[in-house]
Amino acid sequence: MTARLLDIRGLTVSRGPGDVLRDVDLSVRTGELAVLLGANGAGKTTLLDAVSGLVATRAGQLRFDGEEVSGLTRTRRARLGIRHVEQGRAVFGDLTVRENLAVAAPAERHAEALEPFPELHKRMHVRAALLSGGEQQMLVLARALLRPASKRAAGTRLLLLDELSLGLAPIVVARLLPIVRSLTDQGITVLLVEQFANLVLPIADTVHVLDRGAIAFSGSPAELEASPGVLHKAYLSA
Ligand SMILES: Nc1ncnc2c1ncn2[C@@H]1O[C@H](COP(=O)(O)OP(=O)(O)OP(=O)(O)O)[C@@H](O)[C@H]1O
Repeated sequence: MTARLLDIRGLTVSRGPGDVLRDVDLSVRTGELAVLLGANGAGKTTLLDAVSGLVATRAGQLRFDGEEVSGLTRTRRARLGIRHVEQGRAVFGDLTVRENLAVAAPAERHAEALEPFPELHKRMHVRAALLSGGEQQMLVLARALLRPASKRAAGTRLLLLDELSLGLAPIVVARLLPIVRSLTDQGITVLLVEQFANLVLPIADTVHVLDRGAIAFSGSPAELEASPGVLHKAYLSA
């Protein structure tokens, strides 16, 4: 295992006519919680999409545990342990919590994935549409932690999380974030995209700021706080 689980060099991604990401360097160390901040449209979602294989890269390198993955399909990357929770809490509303998990993996694998979410244990037979927003987000996270049925597939090693806070009350987000933080204790590396810095800086090991498709800052939360101009510029120039 390499110290840099994810190592991105010179990444350029185009969507439509222009480059959405330009020459991005970003690395995430094994076992850390890294946060990616930036204004609306800065390219945060696109960066996660490029890592998981939802969007093709135009130039640059994407190494996962030392292996170049930019030429691999999304399925192959998932098998290596890259899991992507996209924006917007997609659950099967008509299915129960248990059935939502069963769609992704057999029942004997559910207990391990549910461990960080005691609230869900009591709701296994409830239809997902009837869960609160926070509980739905927990279900989506539990699904991302399920060990796949295929013996060749790795468990979750890198979890890409896109704006968990979207549409949730701050008090619900405050309940979710420590759970996300605790995943790193299980050896899961997390790259978390967020628009609101104040929510996530307290739990981050490292912070990256995207400003119109380019990295404007990489460092610790304390270093970012010591340079308030970075966020100001990234959010105001958008
Ligand atoms: N499928 C697409 N086709 C064309 N352009 C796209 C597509 N998806 C995103 N874009 C454009 O790429 C740019 C970056 O979008 P992206 O969603 O990556 O930013 P973001 O930082 O995640 O913003 P948000 O916080 O609003 O989700 C935007 O200008 C957006 O309009």
